[in-house]
Amino acid sequence: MKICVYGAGGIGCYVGGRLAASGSDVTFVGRPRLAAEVASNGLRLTDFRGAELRVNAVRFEVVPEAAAEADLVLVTVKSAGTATAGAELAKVLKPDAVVVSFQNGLRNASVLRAALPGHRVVTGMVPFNVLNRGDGVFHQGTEGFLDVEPGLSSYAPAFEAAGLPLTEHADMAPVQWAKLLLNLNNPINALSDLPLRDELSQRGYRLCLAAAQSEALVVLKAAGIEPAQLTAVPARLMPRILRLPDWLFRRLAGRMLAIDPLARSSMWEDLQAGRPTEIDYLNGEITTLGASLGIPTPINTRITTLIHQSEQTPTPYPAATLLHHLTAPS
Ligand SMILES: NC(=O)C1=CN([C@@H]2O[C@H](COP(=O)(O)OP(=O)(O)OC[C@H]3O[C@@H](n4cnc5c(N)ncnc54)[C@H](OP(=O)(O)O)[C@@H]3O)[C@@H](O)[C@H]2O)C=CC1
Ligand SMILES: CC(C)(CO)C(=O)C(=O)O
Repeated sequence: MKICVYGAGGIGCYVGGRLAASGSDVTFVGRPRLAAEVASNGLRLTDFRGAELRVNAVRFEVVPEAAAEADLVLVTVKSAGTATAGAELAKVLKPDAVVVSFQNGLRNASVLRAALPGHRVVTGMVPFNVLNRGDGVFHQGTEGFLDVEPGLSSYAPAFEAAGLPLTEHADMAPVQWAKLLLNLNNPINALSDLPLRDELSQRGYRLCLAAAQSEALVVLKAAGIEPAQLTAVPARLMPRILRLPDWLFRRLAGRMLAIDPLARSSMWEDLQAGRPTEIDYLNGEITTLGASLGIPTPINTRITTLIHQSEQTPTPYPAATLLHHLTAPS
């Protein structure tokens, strides 16, 4: 069984690296800069529990043709790159290759299905954080396992052996919406320019997130969407918990702060690298759904605008300033 990671960056190198470390035959397809880094250093995979794995002989390629032999393709490009990745894969994949989208956002699997008619495309979700620390080091900063649609049972033992068991969901939409609600913190974390733990320790940033989530929950309710429960606190109660004063938040929701001190959102990494972010695929979904229902979404719209500004000129926002930007009357 041959596995290809298509779009090998943070998630791809970590998930694919763990599969390779446990004996799976993995080919990585990514960019030349990372290919050179991995050629010099191999992959070193660390996690918040202190575990460390090394993969020395890494097959890291930079052309789509390297996916031609794959039985299973894990797509881990950012959302803006999905259509291109799908078009590239369409030219090279074996007819029976199965494709999994391990991406945030709601529409990536559909984009891949449109590009790859005839292939089984499975929606997946990665709940944990991975930080690219440079020199081939990828660090898992938070806990969680992989969620997928049914259809990968023949590959389940490989993921199990890698310590990344697959949890199946007949309907991934509630899981994806719940993840999107959590991802509303990505831009707030990116704008704070702080590690997740430091950001979420400050009530001012939590108030920003609570405002974005409350607005999103109104839209979801009007649309009849019930998000899955991915955390100890159900999604609908999260804004109330986030608004607690710091001392009470630490006491009642200390588990939310059990985050590796290094962990940051993938959107922070994009801003740092000068790449376009996934903001339109995260907060933008709330704005689009709200507009379709006639529900205004000023908080998520303002966050989207601030991130687009930061894509041009990265600007860190102290908590009080960010809260003011989001909630001041227009
Ligand atoms: N990082 C995290 O902690 C988490 C991320 N996610 C989600 O997982 C997905 C992947 O995120 P992440 O791993 O952080 O992203 P990265 O940007 O780290 O990795 C994606 C890599 O794929 C490369 N790439 C893009 N298009 C192609 C292509 N056509 N061929 C080859 N390589 C390509 C990118 O290069 P280039 O930049 O040049 O385009 C980049 O190096 C996103 O949807 C993200 O939201 C989910 C959970 C946690
Ligand atoms: C894991 C989480 C929620 C936060 O890091 C994420 O999905 C991301 O960074 O994109």
